[in-house]
Amino acid sequence: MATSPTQAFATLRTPSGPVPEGAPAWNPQRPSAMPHERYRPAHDRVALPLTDRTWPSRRLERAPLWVPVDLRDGNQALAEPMDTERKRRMFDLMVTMGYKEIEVGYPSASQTDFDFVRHLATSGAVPEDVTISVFTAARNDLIDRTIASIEGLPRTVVHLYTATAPAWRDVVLGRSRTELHGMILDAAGYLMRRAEEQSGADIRFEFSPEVFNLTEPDFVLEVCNSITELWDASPDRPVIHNLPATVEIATPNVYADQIEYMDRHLARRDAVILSVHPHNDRGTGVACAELAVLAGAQRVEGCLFGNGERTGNVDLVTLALNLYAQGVNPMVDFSDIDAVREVVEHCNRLPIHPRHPYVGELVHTAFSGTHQDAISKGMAHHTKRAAELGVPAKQAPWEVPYLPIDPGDIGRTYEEVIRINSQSGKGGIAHLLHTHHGLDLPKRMRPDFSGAVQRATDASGQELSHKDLWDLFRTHYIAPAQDGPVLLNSWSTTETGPGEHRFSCVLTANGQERSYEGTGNGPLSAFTQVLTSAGIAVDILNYAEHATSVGPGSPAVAYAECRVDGETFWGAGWDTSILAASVQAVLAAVNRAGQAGR
Ligand SMILES: CC(=O)SCCNC(=O)CCNC(=O)[C@H](O)C(C)(C)COP(=O)(O)OP(=O)(O)OC[C@H]1O[C@@H](n2cnc3c(N)ncnc32)[C@H](O)[C@@H]1OP(=O)(O)O
Ligand SMILES: CC(C)C(=O)C(=O)O
Repeated sequence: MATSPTQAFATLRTPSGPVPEGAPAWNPQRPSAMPHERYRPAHDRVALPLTDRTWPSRRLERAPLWVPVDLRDGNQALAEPMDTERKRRMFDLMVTMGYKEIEVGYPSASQTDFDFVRHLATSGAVPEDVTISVFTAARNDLIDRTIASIEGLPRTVVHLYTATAPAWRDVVLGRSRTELHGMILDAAGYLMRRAEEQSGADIRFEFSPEVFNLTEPDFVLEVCNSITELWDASPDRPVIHNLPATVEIATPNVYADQIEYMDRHLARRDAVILSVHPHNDRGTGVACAELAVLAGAQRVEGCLFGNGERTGNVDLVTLALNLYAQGVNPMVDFSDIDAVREVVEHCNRLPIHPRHPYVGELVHTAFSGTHQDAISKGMAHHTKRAAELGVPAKQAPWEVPYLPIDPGDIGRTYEEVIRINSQSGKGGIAHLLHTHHGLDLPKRMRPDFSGAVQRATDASGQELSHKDLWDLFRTHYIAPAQDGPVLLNSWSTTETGPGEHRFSCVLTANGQERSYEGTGNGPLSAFTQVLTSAGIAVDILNYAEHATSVGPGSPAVAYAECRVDGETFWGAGWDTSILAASVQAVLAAVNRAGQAGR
């Protein structure tokens, strides 16, 4: 009996060990399970027009013209296309962010799309420095409807498209190269005439040879150049040729070669705005757009956070912030990226992945110990560097390990940068206690507390918030001073001479309450003498203290590492008096020893 791919996969996933008797053996050579030989390499499908490419040695030094197409290409990929309310919200967002050209719909496709363009024409929603673009297929009835939709709008781009690749010509449109070229020129001419009838309106034109990336370069060039001529493009009235990777089929270098070829060969080059429109089928839409800009593209169409057909259009947010992270002004405002995300999620009714570049809720967060340690040190270094330079931290050059940009620049908080679970280490834990609770744990104490955190997170499998960490710290190191075999019922210290202190107290040890006195060169050494008298041998190995915030009355914290009856324990104390905090810290260490021995 033949094995289905599902069965074969199930076999593959069999846990290590002998294959159960009777189970089919997994055979990686078996052609039917994953018939890769059905697919052809991109190099067999597209003619690569260039061997002396120059794009690899260029650099991205300024932002291209961004054109969001969420309201058209993004919208046509939604299960529930946007209504006017949602379209308007997204349009307003784009205007606020600084986009200057926005594709707003396919007005001949639906009444909703038509109505939205009419809404823009009559509501005064389009600022003077913003141009809207509308999309149409190359059919006269659809062009008529498109022209009707933009009546009264002072500036528009009408975007005409037709697929030009062989499979589309043969299978979808049923036209030869010559026939298709004729059909495109007819539509382009018709569009031009209809536009000329709209007196007073500034209508410019865009042409997209859909599936450019699978079309023969000479054919695209022939079609685009004839349109440039027909529309009589000039430097002050340029035509837009938009060259889509409608379905991404090759590595980004192939697309870049195709774009550089067009950049070099397009006629009236200074009268053409070379635009690209990558999709993301291979997951490399961003790389395609970036390399295409290196190769000569001046304009990029895409969607916010990469919505769009199938795996989406190229993500304009990632593109812009990638430039930003290289020190280039992206020309759009992402200073409150979560507000942008909220609107986009509302309008598209689609969630954004937690790992989405820049915006995902987890992308500025480190759970793992070594990353946290590096971030924590990097942030401290950054603050110090800013102080040395005499500039606010927000202006100091950014070089914090694992954080490509300062999350604060896009409105994200530092709170999310370090989060604690079982993968975390002492650096991150210390960072959170410091940031949120003012504790500066001594270096030698950090592994001890990290062990306690590890046990807690391993046991629960859960994340610990900074508040949980503080609670754990308190229970672990501070509370034992009040809850242990040794209790200090009352105490006082006196300085009896230079470098001489007396510690007097009533102490309960081994269930017996008694008064004690001890002396030493400091209050703590006098206290250890008391403890020795009570039968507890204590050495203070390490001690540290600090205020937890600035100003009078702010609590102090003390940390003490003590050897108690030969074993080492840490304790901590928390009090407005530094002396009280230090006594509690030693007592807590003693009681932790007592608890451990119970
Ligand atoms: C890559 C892209 O994003 S392209 C844009 C895709 N977007 C959309 O399709 C959303 C809006 N579309 C629509 O509302 C409809 O498809 C309409 C109104 C445009 C056309 O609707 P219909 O007339 O019902 O045609 P239908 O949707 O079946 O489209 C197929 C027809 O369009 C033709 N066609 C496809 N592309 C084009 C084009 N660029 N120019 C002219 N005709 C085209 C096909 O050849 C086919 O014609 P046929 O019926 O003679 O074989
Ligand atoms: C026609 C163009 C602009 C397009 O949407 C695509 O190719 O994806």
